[in-house]
Amino acid sequence: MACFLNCVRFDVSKRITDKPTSKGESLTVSGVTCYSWDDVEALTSNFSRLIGSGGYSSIYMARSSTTSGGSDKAALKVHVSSHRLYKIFRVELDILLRLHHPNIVKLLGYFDDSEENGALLLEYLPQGNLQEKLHSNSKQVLPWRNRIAIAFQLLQAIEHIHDKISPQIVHGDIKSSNILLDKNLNCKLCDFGSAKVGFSSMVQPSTMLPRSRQVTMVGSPGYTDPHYLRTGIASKKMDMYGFGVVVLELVSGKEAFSAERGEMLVHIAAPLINESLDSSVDIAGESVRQFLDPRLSRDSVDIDEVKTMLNVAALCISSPPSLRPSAALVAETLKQNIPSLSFLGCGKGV
Ligand SMILES: Nc1ncnc2c1ncn2[C@@H]1O[C@H](COP(=O)(O)OP(=O)(O)OP(=O)(O)O)[C@@H](O)[C@H]1O
Repeated sequence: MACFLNCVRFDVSKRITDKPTSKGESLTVSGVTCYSWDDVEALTSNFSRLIGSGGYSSIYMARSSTTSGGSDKAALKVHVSSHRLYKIFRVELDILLRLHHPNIVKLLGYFDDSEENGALLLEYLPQGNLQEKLHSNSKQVLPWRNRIAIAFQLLQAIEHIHDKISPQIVHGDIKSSNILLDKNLNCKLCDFGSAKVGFSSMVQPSTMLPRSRQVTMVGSPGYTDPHYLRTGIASKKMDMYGFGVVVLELVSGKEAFSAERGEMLVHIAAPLINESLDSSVDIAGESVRQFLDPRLSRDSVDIDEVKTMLNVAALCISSPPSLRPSAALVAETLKQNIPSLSFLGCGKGV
């Protein structure tokens, strides 16, 4: 979910005392199980291991089932207990119940008290999120081939929600911390709490509301489409803007927004983006090399592949949104210009 919200951690034990739930029998429909709160406690061994936290939730290590045989790892996302945030939980639950795609995080079960408390049991992604992978000080550098595979798989997930299901879904918060990685570094898009379903996605961003009605959520710094902030129109092209920023992160290894320097990656990349959009010039190899993540060994990177990635990022970030390409078109462009994608098992589609 968009992250200008203050990071909220909450006291699980207090919440349980406040809202006791009766022991219920779990019900499984289409492989997704509805759990009681007692089950949730058992699945997480009483919330013993926190593995992540976001703007409105905490994520705990869990088991995939309460039965003794179900010992696969899972992740339990517990939403902050609040009537307002319960709606965000319902949006995410309703959407995940409909989504089945190899590059979208899989819902295994949920808890829902129908008032203000909810939790999602998700497949566990052991390599964490892309933001940590790219920007932590770890000596393990994400190889170039995995970066292009992740970009391509993210496109597959976006194309699925935009064009392959009905009603369509706009994710609304594409960013590197919402991209989880499995043990083979495959991409799994998560966090559908900001998503909009169908064509009813014309919403007013909070900055445009009268002060009395403002909430603190106005988008994730560095990723939010300026057109959305200006007009309040959320569309598929807003997701393509977020995708473009993620590609710039993959190429440069820089954060979308540096709080330290107060600097946005789209601004650092602006000269390259303009060069790329100028159809009369090919981006200069030297500027590309300067922008490229210095931790990547130059021998492992094909500079033409980097140019292709920068070209698609430029098209996705350029305004107006009507000129931005669809996820399907960008995927096709990557397939045509980066033949190694097929060796990574990425070119076949799903
Ligand atoms: N299924 C999972 N497996 C492993 N880690 C996970 C999983 N789901 C979430 N996480 C971790 O928890 C973090 C927060 O998750 P998520 O983005 O869903 O929460 P959120 O409250 O919606 O966050 P925000 O609104 O700030 O984006 C992720 O970036 C990731 O590090």
